[in-house]
Amino acid sequence: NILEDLTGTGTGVNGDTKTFETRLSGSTYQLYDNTRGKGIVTYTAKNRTTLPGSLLTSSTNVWSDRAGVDAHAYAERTYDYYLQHFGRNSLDNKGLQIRSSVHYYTSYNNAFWNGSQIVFGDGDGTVFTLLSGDLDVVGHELTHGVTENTANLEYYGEPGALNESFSDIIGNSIEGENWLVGDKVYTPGIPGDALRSLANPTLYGQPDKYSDRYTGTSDNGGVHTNSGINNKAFYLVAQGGTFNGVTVAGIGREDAVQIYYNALVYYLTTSSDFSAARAAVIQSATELFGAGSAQVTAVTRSV
Ligand SMILES: CCC(=O)Oc1c(C)cccc1C(=O)O
Ligand SMILES: [Ca+2]
Ligand SMILES: [Zn+2]
Repeated sequence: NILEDLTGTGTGVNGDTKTFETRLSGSTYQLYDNTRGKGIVTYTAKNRTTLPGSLLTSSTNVWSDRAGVDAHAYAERTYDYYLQHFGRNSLDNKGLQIRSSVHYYTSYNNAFWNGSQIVFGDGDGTVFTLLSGDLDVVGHELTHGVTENTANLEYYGEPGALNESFSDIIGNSIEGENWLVGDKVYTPGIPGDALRSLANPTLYGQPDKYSDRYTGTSDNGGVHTNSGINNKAFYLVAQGGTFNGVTVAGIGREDAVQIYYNALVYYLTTSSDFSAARAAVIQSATELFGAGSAQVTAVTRSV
């Protein structure tokens, strides 16, 4: 059969039209982008739990599976961001094929990285709509794959909260629009809210300082709770502000995310805790921008 790269068109979860790379195999178009790394491939789990499910195909290259359209297009956007901003070629820096499955199970209010691929539920329509409909969610999930190939932060306790936080930080930076996480798919009936806020984690029940950390055992020792602590620190480095009597002159998203990415890839390891993360970002800022720089000052004040 003839395999050629083509441009498909489709409607996303929020009704927006977008284009993306597809592949023609014989007379069938596939959600298979062969132009990035070893490919970006998108499947449907058809509301079952068998993964990856079936490759999404079309006879016309006009696509109506809104969850599949956004999972595919946002995986492309995430791949491009990692390459352009960090020179990283996919999750393993060796072009690893990115696989996504949508329509996982029924009314499933979750999205996850399963160690090999990313997976999106449809949501129940109240808590979440189709979860691939937000670029920062797709970026969050794919960043779990980057973390596994770099620091490999254990998904428990403080390392787990850092694992979660780096996914929020980089996912939010890929979207680069606001300081909210999941806002485009969370509670479709309620405008303006979000799953989490980097600017004010306490809005959604997260601590914003280490002294308020959760020390229980639920949610793997609070990985989705204590991530707010590192998220707030990143926000202060990027945007600046006065917090706990300390005033930080922000350095902007780009320098901030470069520092945090560098820390994730070169300094953090499986058991790194918040103390290690502080040292890692200070070291990264110093390495990237020099001792005494505005960037080092902002980081030193924020963490
Ligand atoms: C921002 C994406 C996100 O947090 O996805 C999850 C959801 C919606 C439920 C449970 C776990 C996760 C996750 O990826 O950590
Ligand atoms: Ca957002
Ligand atoms: Zn996560």
